[in-house]
Amino acid sequence: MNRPPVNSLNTEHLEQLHRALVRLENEKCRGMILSSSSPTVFSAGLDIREMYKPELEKARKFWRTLQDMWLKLYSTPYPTVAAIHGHAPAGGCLLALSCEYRVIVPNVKIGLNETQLGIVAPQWFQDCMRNVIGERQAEKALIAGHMFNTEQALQVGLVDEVAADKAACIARAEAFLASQANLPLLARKTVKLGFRNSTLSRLMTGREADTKIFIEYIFQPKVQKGIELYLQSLSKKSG
Ligand SMILES: CC/C=C\C/C=C\C/C=C\CC/C=C/CC(=O)SCCNC(=O)CCNC(=O)[C@H](O)C(C)(C)COP(=O)(O)OP(=O)(O)OC[C@H]1O[C@@H](n2cnc3c(N)ncnc32)[C@H](O)[C@@H]1OP(=O)(O)O
Repeated sequence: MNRPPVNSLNTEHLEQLHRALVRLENEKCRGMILSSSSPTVFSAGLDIREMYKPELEKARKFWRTLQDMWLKLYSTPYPTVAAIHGHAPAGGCLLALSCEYRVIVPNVKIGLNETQLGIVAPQWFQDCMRNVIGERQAEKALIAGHMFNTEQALQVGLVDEVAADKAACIARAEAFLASQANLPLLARKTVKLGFRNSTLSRLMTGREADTKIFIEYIFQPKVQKGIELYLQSLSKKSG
C-alpha cells in the first residue's frame, strides 16, 4: 500500500487494491505480502472523510468497493501474509486479519477500535477477528474497541510472529510463503476456502443488507457529529 500519509482506504485506493488482487489471481501468483510504504503505519483503516457528510451514491459505492476488495482478499487462491510494520487500526486490522499469516514489529498498535469511535465494526469485520483469536477474546476486544500492542497481539494469537524491524518482517513473511510453496495448490486452496466459506457466504448473501445497515448508520446525525469530532481531533493532533 502506498497512499501517504497513512494508507487510509478511500474508494480509489480500495479499487486499486481490488484491481491488484484480480491481476495477481489472473497471473497465477504464488503468494502475496501485504505491506506498507509508510515507516510507521500499515493502514489507518477506512478513510473517515468518505463517511463524513457523503453524497448517498458515493457512500454506497465506497461500501460496495470495500466489500468487493475484501471478498477478493479473503478468498485468494494463493497464500497471503501481512507484514505489519506500522499501526493497523480498524480497517487496517481487517486487512491484516484477512491474510493467512501475520508478522508484526515492536511498538505497533493493532485492533478493531470502532467502538471507541462510536461506530460499530460490521459483522464481517467481527467474524474475521473471531476466526483468528476465538469467540471469547474477540467479544472482549470488540466490545472495548481494544487496540493491542505488539506483545498483546502475539499473546492473543492476533499475530503469528514478531520481527525486529521492517526488513526482518518482510524476510519472515517471505519465509512463510516459502513454507507454502511445495504444497499442492488445489488441495491448499480447497482447505483454505473450506475454512473461510461461511464468513464469505455471510457477506455474499447479505451484501445489500450490509450496505443498507452502513448507510442508515452513518447518515444518523449523532454519528455524523461523532465523525466530525473525531476528524477534528485527528487533524488537531497533526497540526
Ligand atoms: C453487527 C454490525 C452492526 C452494525 C454495523 C453498523 C454500521 C457500520 C457502520 C460503520 C462502520 C464503519 C467502519 C469503519 C472502519 C474504519 O476503518 S474507521 C477508521 C478508523 N481509523 C482510525 O481510527 C485511525 C485514525 N488514525 C490514527 O489513529 C492515526 O492517524 C495513526 C495511528 C494511524 C497514525 O498516526 P500518525 O502517524 O501520528 O498520523 P496522524 O494521526 O498525524 O495522521 C496523519 C494525517 O492522516 C489523517 N488520518 C489519519 N487516519 C485517517 C483516517 N482513517 N481517515 C482519514 N484521514 C486520516 C489525519 O487526520 C492527518 O491528516 P492531516 O495531516 O491533519 O490532514
